[in-house]
Amino acid sequence: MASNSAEPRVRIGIVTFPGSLDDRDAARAVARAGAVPVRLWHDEGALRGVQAVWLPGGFSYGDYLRSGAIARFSHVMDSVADAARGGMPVIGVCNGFQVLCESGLLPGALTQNAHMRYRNRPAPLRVESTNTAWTSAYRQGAQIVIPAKHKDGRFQADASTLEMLEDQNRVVLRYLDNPNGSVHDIAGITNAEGNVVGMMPHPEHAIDQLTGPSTDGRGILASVLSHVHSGATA
Ligand SMILES: NC(=O)CC[C@H](N)C(=O)O
Repeated sequence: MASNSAEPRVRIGIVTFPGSLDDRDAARAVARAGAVPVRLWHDEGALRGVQAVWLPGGFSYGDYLRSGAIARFSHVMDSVADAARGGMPVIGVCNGFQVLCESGLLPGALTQNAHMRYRNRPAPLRVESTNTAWTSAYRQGAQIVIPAKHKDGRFQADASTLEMLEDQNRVVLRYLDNPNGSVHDIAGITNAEGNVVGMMPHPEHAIDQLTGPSTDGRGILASVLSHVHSGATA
């Protein structure tokens, strides 16, 4: 839903960790969607009045120990976790997804790609659930293309967690051409409430017809703007 000029524009926080890479593109995507990107620094606790949070891709803390394992201890993550538990929409893209899993805000883990190489290419996906703050603008079952670029994108979880994710319709995006060996072709999942979503592909790199490969990433921001405008996070 386009933002109504009578309403204040939605403020979306974008966290920068040391080693974040895609924070600038995320901010650009947020601005292009008509919202206000609010840059949040990793060692600040204040969320500065944002109504949603985007944890961007990259190599936080150099991916030392494990991707996302150090970022989860940053000051900002205490505030993000509190906000997420209070219902605020939070999305983690790629390294951000890794941070969400390491934080325990999402179940499972992202491990090294099965082929053990970094891979960067457009990923065909199916939208499995539109029942989240970040995917409601898509059509259930829609096939979309969003770039994926990572070395640690292989989603894994134990059998009972996988069963729970499937039973509760919490697999949000599935690869049509699994690029990394993720179990059940999982490219994105949500928490039980649907406000926290993690996804390996990068919607902020699929908003511009000129650069391609699609504009399918725009639906992520359209969804969260509609969610915030509907007052669902009040
Ligand atoms: N593009 C990214 O966010 C990379 C994420 C992560 N550090 C990996 O290589 O798996």
